[in-house]
Amino acid sequence: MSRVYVPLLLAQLGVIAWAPVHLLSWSYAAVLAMLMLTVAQCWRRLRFSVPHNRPLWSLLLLALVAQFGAFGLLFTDSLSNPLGTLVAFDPTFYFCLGSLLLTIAAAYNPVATLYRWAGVVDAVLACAIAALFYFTLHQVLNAPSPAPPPATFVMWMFDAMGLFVAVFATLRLVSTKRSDERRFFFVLSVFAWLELVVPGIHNRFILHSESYLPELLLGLPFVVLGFLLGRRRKVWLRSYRPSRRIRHLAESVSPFVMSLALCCLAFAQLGKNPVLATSTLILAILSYAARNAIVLGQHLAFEDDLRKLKRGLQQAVVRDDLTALPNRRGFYRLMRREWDGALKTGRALSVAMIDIDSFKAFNDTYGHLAGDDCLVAVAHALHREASLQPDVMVARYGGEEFVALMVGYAPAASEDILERLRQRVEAMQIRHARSAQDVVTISAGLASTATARYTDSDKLLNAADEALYVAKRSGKNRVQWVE
Ligand SMILES: Nc1nc2c(ncn2[C@@H]2O[C@H](COP(=O)(O)OP(=O)(O)OP(=O)(O)O)[C@@H](O)[C@H]2O)c(=O)[nH]1
Repeated sequence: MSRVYVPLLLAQLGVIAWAPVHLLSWSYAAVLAMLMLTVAQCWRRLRFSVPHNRPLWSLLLLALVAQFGAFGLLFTDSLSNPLGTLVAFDPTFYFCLGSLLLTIAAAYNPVATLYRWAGVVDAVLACAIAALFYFTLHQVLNAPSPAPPPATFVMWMFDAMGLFVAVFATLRLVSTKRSDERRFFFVLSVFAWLELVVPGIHNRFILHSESYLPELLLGLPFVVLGFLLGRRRKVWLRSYRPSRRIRHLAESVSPFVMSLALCCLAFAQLGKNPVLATSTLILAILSYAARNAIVLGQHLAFEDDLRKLKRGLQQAVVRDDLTALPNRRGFYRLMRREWDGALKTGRALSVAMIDIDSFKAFNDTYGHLAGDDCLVAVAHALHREASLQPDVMVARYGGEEFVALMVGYAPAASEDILERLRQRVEAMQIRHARSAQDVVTISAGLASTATARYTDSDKLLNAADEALYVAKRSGKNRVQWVE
């Protein structure tokens, strides 16, 4: 389809060279034909785009339709004024509408549900900018003795509006993370910059020369846009990843750009309509403040959620899922702290490695699920008994192994605690047909800094583990001191 643009451009060039009576009408007709092709390309792109991007492509399509309306009016105007009116008023409405739609497209965030209300503020700002822009044009074009001459003033105003849309679209292009969205903003930015530069050059030539050659430029943005719409997505567009700094900078500058544009329009009104100028300035300031308040509120709520999530994760990292006891990581964290504390205070530290006796046989006999229930029951019994004593904690060391940490207990007292833990498990009378006692029992190996000198906490743990091994070899269901 893109190839059809070439004969259209050549036809327009032919018309300009041939210079018929209705040169402008023929030229506008060529632009309208190019625009129609671009609208068709945009419609095709809209149909094939991912659903969440459809509003973006629809806005671009509507902006093109608005431009079609503007050129349609220029075409009709040129039929009655073959030499063209320098500033035709009616099309400006459609040009303003087109700019409004492009601004909303540049401000629209398809998947940011987080800042939905900020999007509403942006849409209000875009409408206010377009309305004031149109009003200012209306004022200038209808003034009895315009100064500066309206053509120059209108030209500068269109340049400013074009610059605003182009900067805004480019900011979105460099800061968008999603590649499908980036494709849209690439197309929009190129189109917006062309819409700024090409009509700007065209208008200046028209003002200062008699030649109709610049008319050839009018269709150029639509040709390039149609060409881009028909192209596949470029690899560099897909692979580009904006850095976090660029994203944050662009996101914080975007609302500022909108409010600044409104402030500029307010200043243009200052001498003519002070009430409108003041209320516009207030709107610009309030909308900027409201937008920031919305985003800040969302950030604070987000931060709260993150803090809760972090706390939950920290808990999950040190807690065993099955038994809800601290896991090995949680135990090591506590052990390190208590070891350092014991070194400073000289308090005794006792560690017991606890293991359920013949647990493999239990699993084999009653099944893995019953094994899990047994583990939970033993864990709860150990925890309940341990929590009756101050500074005693129990953790699941792994598999069917538990560990008890006792701070500030003399060897006899810690052995006493361990004996009570053992008795408590035995007293539950969980049936275990392949155990010597017919019920589930535990064995424990005990080591204490009060009975030997250990250079680090691992050595103390190893000693308790060795003692457990001895307890197992000596018949199980017992508490054994390290030899
Ligand atoms: N159901 C269940 N079983 C587990 C879990 N973790 C480890 N086990 C089982 O625990 C058993 C441990 O077996 P062993 O290390 O041979 O020890 P044991 O049978 O208790 O023998 P002794 O220690 O000498 O009394 C293995 O069969 C593991 O599959 C668990 O989370 N759930």
